[in-house]
Amino acid sequence: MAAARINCSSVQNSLCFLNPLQYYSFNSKASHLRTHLHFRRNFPSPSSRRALFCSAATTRNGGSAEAEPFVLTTPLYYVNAPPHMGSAYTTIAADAIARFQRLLGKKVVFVTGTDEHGEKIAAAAASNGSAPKEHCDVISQAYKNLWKDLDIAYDKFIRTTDPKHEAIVKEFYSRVLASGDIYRADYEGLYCVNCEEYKDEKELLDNNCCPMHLKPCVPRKEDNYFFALSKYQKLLEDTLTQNPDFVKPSFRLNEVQSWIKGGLRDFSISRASVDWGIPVPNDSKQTIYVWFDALLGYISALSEDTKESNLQKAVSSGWPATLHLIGKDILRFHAVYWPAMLMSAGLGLPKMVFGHGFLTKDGMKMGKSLGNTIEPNDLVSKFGSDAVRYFFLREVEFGGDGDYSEARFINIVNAHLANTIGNLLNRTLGLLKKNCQSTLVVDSSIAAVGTAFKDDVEKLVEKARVHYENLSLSSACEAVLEIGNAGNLYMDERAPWSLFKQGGAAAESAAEVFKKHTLLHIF
Ligand SMILES: Nc1ncnc2c1ncn2[C@@H]1O[C@H](COP(=O)(O)OP(=O)(O)OP(=O)(O)O)[C@@H](O)[C@H]1O
Ligand SMILES: [Zn+2]
Repeated sequence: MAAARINCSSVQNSLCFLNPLQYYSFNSKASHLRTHLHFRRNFPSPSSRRALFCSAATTRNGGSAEAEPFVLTTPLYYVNAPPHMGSAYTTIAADAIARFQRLLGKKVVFVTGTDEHGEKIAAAAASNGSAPKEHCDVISQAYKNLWKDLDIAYDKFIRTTDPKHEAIVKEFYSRVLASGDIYRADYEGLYCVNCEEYKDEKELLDNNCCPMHLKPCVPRKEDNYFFALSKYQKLLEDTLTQNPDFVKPSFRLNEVQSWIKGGLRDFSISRASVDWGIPVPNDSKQTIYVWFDALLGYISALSEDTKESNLQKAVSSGWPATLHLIGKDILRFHAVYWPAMLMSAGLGLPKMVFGHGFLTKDGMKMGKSLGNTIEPNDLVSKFGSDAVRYFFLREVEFGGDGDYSEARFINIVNAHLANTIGNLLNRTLGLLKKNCQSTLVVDSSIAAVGTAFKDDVEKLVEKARVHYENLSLSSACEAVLEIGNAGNLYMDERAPWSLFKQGGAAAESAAEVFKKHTLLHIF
């Protein structure tokens, strides 16, 4: 008879939005939360962890959950300033999705990194008296440190100043040139340095201010290399019609389609006035436009760190990506410019671009340029990473905007993590620790026995799975919370603690409560 040994630390496995080691206690007197339990680091085997989600995954992939890697990217964050809660938001969401896909048994390649070239970086470095690369090293490290504090388990961290990236950008540029899609011309327009983008006058506020950065755009005239985006108008239109899942949520697809319908203009992909960038092949007087360079980081991240890295090798290591997770501010670059660039270079398109909303402060996008940011480090050191991860995923409907309030943060985390999930884990694990040497042998034949509680929870697990798959992260959190509520109710009804107290046959039957209904197995 096969038996699975399950120990206390296995219970966290379906809580993809939490890190593996922290559970919360509710402290009604204290104005903050505190982490109070740490469990052993011996996690169950990957196969037992996957058991619950795996059957669905295998069915969908025609029997092979491992077939295709799930390649997931965050934006490569611009190192003009250290990370803030907005940068953390995308990365936390990506980490929860990556964990969920790993639970399904997929090979996941989770890519993040930093975008390090361009005028704004050179200016930021100059203003603090450093050389650009020195500045980038410091800020890039700040991102890595924050990801560590937030328990972000990425697989690849690409810096656009990495030599392998530069080689791949030049090769890509040459391919696009060979396709006849690059030409030289004069350009005159209004430029937002913070967006690193020429703007149409009609999208600007009074005084030619950028609506996102509230700073006036400056007139610029340059002799640049251009990418023939307009050539791809029809192809992009057809691609979006045939693959409506390419842009999510669907209301953003409408936005992208209307941009394209409005007419695509070629865009300049080099800068004569910017030294801090990758030189244009065969023209050392110009550097490659930061966006043309940065988007390629998603591909160069996939290549090994060897001198022989090249575009083809990188592409064969997992391209095209399954999912680009981005904020809506950079949707145009990812859903219009990027696919056209890839088509021009003869490379496959990512399967999906998901543009989530903004964390706002007083209704404005929180951002480095406006300086209206919340410090994730402060939140993590005050409340712990689980609380931060959970709150933002649960509170903001993924895709829409959301405001931060500390009072709401404390209420939500106390009610959901401490009072519901933490309480359930505390009670269950406390009883196990006290009465079962922290270990329970769950017989798989018993685990298969149907009970109303187990059936209910399995339905909720399936609900959570569907929400995770659809990237409805707030609803996934809600489904997991429902499992917590059902578990607490079940414990209240059965009160195994009083049976354990009675000892003898009663205690035996309490142990059966755990075995038969396999709460731990379900988690
Ligand atoms: N307020 C925010 N809400 C949600 N995501 C954000 C927010 N700010 C930044 N991000 C994430 O970071 C990406 C932009 O990265 P970037 O490094 O340009 O940061 P930024 O703070 O928006 O910079 P800036 O303020 O200079 O425009 C967004 O696409 C999104 O993924
Ligand atoms: Zn701007």
